[in-house]
Amino acid sequence: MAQYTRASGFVGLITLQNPPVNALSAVVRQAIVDTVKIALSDPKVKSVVICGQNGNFCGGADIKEFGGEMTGPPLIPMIHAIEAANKPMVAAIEGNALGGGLELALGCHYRIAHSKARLGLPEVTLGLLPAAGGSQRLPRLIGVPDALDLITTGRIVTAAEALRLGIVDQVTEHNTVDAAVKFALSVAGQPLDARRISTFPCPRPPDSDALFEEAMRKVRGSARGAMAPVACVQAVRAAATLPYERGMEREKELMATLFTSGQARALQYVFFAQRAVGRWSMPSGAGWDTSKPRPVNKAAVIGLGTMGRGITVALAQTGLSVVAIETQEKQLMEAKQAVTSMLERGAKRRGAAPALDRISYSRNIQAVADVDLVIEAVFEDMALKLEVFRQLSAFCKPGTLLCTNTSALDVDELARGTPNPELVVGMHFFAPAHVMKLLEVVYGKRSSPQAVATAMQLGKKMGKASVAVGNCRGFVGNRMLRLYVEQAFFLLEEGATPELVDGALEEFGFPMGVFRMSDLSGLDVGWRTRKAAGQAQPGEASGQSARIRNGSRYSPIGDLVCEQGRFGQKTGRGWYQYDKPGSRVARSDPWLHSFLEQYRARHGLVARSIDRQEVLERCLYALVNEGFRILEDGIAAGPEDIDVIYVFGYGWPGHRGGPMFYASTVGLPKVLERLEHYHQAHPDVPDLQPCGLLRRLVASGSPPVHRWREVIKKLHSQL
Ligand SMILES: CCCCCCCC/C=C\C/C=C/C(=O)SCCNC(=O)CCNC(=O)[C@H](O)C(C)(C)COP(=O)(O)OP(=O)(O)OC[C@H]1O[C@@H](n2cnc3c(N)ncnc32)[C@H](O)[C@@H]1OP(=O)(O)O
Repeated sequence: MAQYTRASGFVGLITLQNPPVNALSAVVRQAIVDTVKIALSDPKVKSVVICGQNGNFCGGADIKEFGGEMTGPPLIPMIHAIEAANKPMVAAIEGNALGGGLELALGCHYRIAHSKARLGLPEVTLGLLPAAGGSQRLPRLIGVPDALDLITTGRIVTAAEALRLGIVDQVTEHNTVDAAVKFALSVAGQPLDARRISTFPCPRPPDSDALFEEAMRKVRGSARGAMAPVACVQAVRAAATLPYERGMEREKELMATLFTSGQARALQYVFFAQRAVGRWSMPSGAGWDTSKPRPVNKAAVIGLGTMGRGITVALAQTGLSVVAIETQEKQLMEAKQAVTSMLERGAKRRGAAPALDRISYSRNIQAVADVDLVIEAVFEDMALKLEVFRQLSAFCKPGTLLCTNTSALDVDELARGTPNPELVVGMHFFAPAHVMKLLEVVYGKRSSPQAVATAMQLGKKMGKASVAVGNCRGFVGNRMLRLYVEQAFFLLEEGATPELVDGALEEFGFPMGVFRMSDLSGLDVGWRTRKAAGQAQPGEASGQSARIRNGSRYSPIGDLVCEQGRFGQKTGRGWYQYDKPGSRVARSDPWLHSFLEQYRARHGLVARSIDRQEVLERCLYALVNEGFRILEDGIAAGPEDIDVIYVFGYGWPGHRGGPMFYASTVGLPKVLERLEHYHQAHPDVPDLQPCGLLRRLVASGSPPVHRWREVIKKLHSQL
């Protein structure tokens, strides 16, 4: 709702009240319409201030309403009535003015913001556009180039930037409502014609056609099939080329297409999934609501390779004191230089001072003595990690949390090597750790809920999408990825090329297909893991046994490519060829194609024609099937956990909502039928056998994704 009061005798004060973010629900919209009418009809009121309760102006339209029937007064006429008012309307912006919240403020005649306020039109991140006039008013107010930037990216700006861009009229360090009331009194009775943004001509840059072409080229390149960024450019172009009313019609038309698209539903699901993963739980029932995190003021990072350096930067940027430890002098010096330049670059981007003085460097592990939390990021070798954990247990003060950044090793085995296994958790960062948004917090059998709560809270402070998951080989992300990569290898054996497989996956929306990605991250990483697991064997064995491990189909193709010294971009050769080592432009490689032909001939494999549909089904459904197994095993608590991991850590396109959401949109019966089909065709690939949970969900009528937890709970209670 919205509360109406009078301030300083002559100012009508409308306070939006819908905690926590004052979203514009039907009830709030009705209350705004009603209170504006009261204020405008009260002869004593000379001007009006609109503000939000609890230091938060407005987080925009109520996203929860988008899935259902829209009731209550629509936003557009509500904002038009505010703009048309014959008394000055002033928005007092504290906290967030986002989406419909900023559009409401743009309908006002003046905007006063607190210095800590954040403003933006992030609708594009929800698969929408600012369709309450935002796409038409913002370019008229601040010009086309800046409006295009904000609307197509959803970038949120500070009050200082908003002032510079001309979005707000004044910024205050003091009480914003008081400042707005004072301001409202000062402009009472002044003419308002020049304050109604919808009447402004849209400033049109001389080269506007080229500008829009370039903007379109840019969004199409990065949108990877997402419709909203493209529609945003079209809407701003309408603002620049059409009269306001016709621009509004275009905005409405574009919004109608987006609103009913599956993409908007998927992105809004991701928005809520990101929040749902914060309400984590462990199989014991302990969780976010029952576990209090320990304070962490000082942390240590052990091992300053690529991961350790990124983690050090991420921790320091969060405001923690960090001790960065590396035993080798040369590596320590190199790491110090690299960390310093990463911090300087980051600070320059944010316009802040680099957090260099928060970091101390040491070669001595005893420097961990006074830290609250350690993140170990040494080489992926169990014996080495066990030794590090033994030393940490000896030198850390009691209660220090011991975290490992392993991406593959057993967290329980590490915990068993310490006297306090309850203090051990995995914190699996993704490279580069100061950039990538995902963090898997891995709890072992003995990890205490408090340890998990502490790691989760630290992840949140670092701005990571942090997901609590159980301990198993590969945790959630890499466990699922193995099957996706494996199918891609099998497809090569059966007749596909890296270009075909990557093309299909990139058309689906991944930034890179499996082979281009593998070239970027280095083929040797997977090879090392397969060698350690005894799968990759040196030299090529002949006959069928070369392609069987433990009774299941295995493709040694990746191992053979590695044996040629082809490790991807860094060696200038991998699944593709590059101009030189380190170069990034992948070119088709005739060597690889003839290698595949010879390989097939040696193994008696006859290449068949494979289409993009099969590539997608084999790779994606194998991955999804493993996702169901992970839910069945209780390694992830719900589909949202898996989807957040894939969207934020593995390049799964957000407009497809994550693998589990995607499966629900394809239809679980279809996913089941296709898995059965492929399993029948490839009986030597047991991973393609549909998982019991998938069968059970289909048998129970394929409930929507938000109801899967009920089925999973029932399943677990029966075990
Ligand atoms: C056929 C055509 C039909 C056309 C119909 C057209 C109608 C629409 C017309 C105009 C377009 C306008 C569109 C919009 O405004 S879309 C919304 C744009 N706003 C946003 O994207 C902001 C989303 N929110 C945030 O980014 C953050 O929540 C925050 C920065 C505001 C606050 O962050 P933080 O303090 O970290 O809190 P949380 O994120 O954890 O959120 C707390 C709580 O609040 C819920 N919530 C937040 N924003 C909204 C919202 N806009 N609507 C509903 N609920 C919201 C959030 O989900 C959390 O709750 P929880 O999930 O239960 O934990």
